[in-house]
Amino acid sequence: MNALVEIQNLSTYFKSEQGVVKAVDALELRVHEGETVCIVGESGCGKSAAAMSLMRLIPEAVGSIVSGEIWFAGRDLRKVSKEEMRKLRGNELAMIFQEPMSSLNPVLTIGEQIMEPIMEHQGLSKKAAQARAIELIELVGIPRAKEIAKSYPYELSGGMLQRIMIAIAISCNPRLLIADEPTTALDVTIQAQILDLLRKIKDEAQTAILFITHDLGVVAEMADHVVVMYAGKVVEVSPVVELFEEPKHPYTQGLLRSKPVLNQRRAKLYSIPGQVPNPTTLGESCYFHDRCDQCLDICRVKQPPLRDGGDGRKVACWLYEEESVRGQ
Ligand SMILES: Nc1ncnc2c1ncn2[C@@H]1O[C@H](COP(=O)(O)OP(=O)(O)OP(=O)(O)O)[C@@H](O)[C@H]1O
Repeated sequence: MNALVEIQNLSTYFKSEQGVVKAVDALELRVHEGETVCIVGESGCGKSAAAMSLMRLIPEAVGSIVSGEIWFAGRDLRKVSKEEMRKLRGNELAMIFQEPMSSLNPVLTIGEQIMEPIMEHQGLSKKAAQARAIELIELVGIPRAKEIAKSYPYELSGGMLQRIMIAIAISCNPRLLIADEPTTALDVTIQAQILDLLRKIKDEAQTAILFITHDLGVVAEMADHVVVMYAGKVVEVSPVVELFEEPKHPYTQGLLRSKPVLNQRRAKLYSIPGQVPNPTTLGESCYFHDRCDQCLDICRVKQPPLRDGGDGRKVACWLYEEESVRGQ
């Protein structure tokens, strides 16, 4: 089965005063039609940079994609023109962000903001777009849709604004919806409602979702497949159940141990020792070696390849390489 999204060897670097930041380093990622893939990892590991690269939204002034291919529905997005990319972003690709307030225009009504992309990308008349906007507000579960369409962003709560962002994102029936920490700024009950809404959209419209989060609880609820990132690199790829049942990479194991478990009392919640490495001074070693409790000699000098286990799982860790390969 061909994937809707197929990213190969993608690297995105930022310029900073300290030097070059390898925000995304040889990323591999696949999303099939109608499936939810979660990218998970600590803050700064490159999740957003990966998503922004896929959308071709890395601002030229601060960084760029330096290598790799980004295939979406049979097209290499690195090769399409800016104009074509803009069209794709309104039609087939859509993105929702953590802070809905900063993505909405404070001086336009909610209705106008939903209508704008519909008129531009689908060529609907103003009247038809108005009717569709009201339909979309109802679809994302907001009552009194007509009234809401006339209100301004500051009049709505954070949860309602995120629903509006979702309405805008799905207005053109995208094939891929990228959600970058869409519930982080919301309280837990609203978070659960937004996750329900996204699941409903996925089930009813068969929209593929690339979901970015640092929250393993959200991963467990949303993902079909999980991509674990560490310091710009993919360290593990797995179907969700297998990942939780038997995490392979020591980093994934650490992330899972850091999560509170119901019915299990622990004196102190585990946290992975040490810190994410400085992204401007990454060497040849495994980037996780100095935080890893299973570190081998080779980990200090050579990076492990991301190896396909043939069972739907991939892991980049010397522990899973043959002794003859790791030379020990
Ligand atoms: N505009 C920028 N200029 C320089 N460095 C940047 C820029 N944006 C991101 N970075 C760096 O790129 C790396 C990856 O950042 P990114 O935002 O993709 O991580 P993330 O995993 O999404 O984190 P978070 O969960 O905090 O959003 C980090 O080291 C970050 O400091």
